[in-house]
Amino acid sequence: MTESSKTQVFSREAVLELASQNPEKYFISIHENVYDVTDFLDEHPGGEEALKEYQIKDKFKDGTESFEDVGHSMDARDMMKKYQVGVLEHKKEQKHVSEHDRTQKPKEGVSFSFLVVPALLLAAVGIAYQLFLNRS
Ligand code: HEM
Repeated sequence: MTESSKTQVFSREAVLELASQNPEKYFISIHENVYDVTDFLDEHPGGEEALKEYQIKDKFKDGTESFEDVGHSMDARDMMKKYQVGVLEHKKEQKHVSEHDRTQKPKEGVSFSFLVVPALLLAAVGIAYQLFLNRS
């Protein structure tokens, strides 16, 4: 596996196409990376069924959650690099997405002021009440 093939960028559709052109192969996706685990099926300590369940065939599947639920070791994470054939397009766009998220931030400011305004009003009423009590 060459370094450049590890960084090949796939859209989800492209992974599905790759899978349909190579029906004998087992492609899975974890952490937005694409792996060809065909040669690893027999060796996987978690059994081949665990990997087969996430085979990308007729529809796109994401094995990240299950992979993390198992709590794979650093050895396992190192090992998987060997089977990586590319990254998902979306991964490259993450920077863009987070920029987009940042532009959404003012919304948080609005919800924050929803808390501050009633708190200030409550404080003002309290002070007015104290003044009223002091006068009488
Ligand atoms: C390329 C991807 C993967 C690699 C290289 C890999 C590698 C490994 C390795 C080395 C172990 C032994 C324990 C450890 O060192 O953490 C393991 C265990 C396990 N794996 Fe994976 N794994 C991969 C994907 C998955 C996926 C997608 C699942 C889906 C559920 C899975 C399920 C399991 C389970 C259930 C065990 C536990 C076996 C046990 O403790 O009896 N693995 N895997």
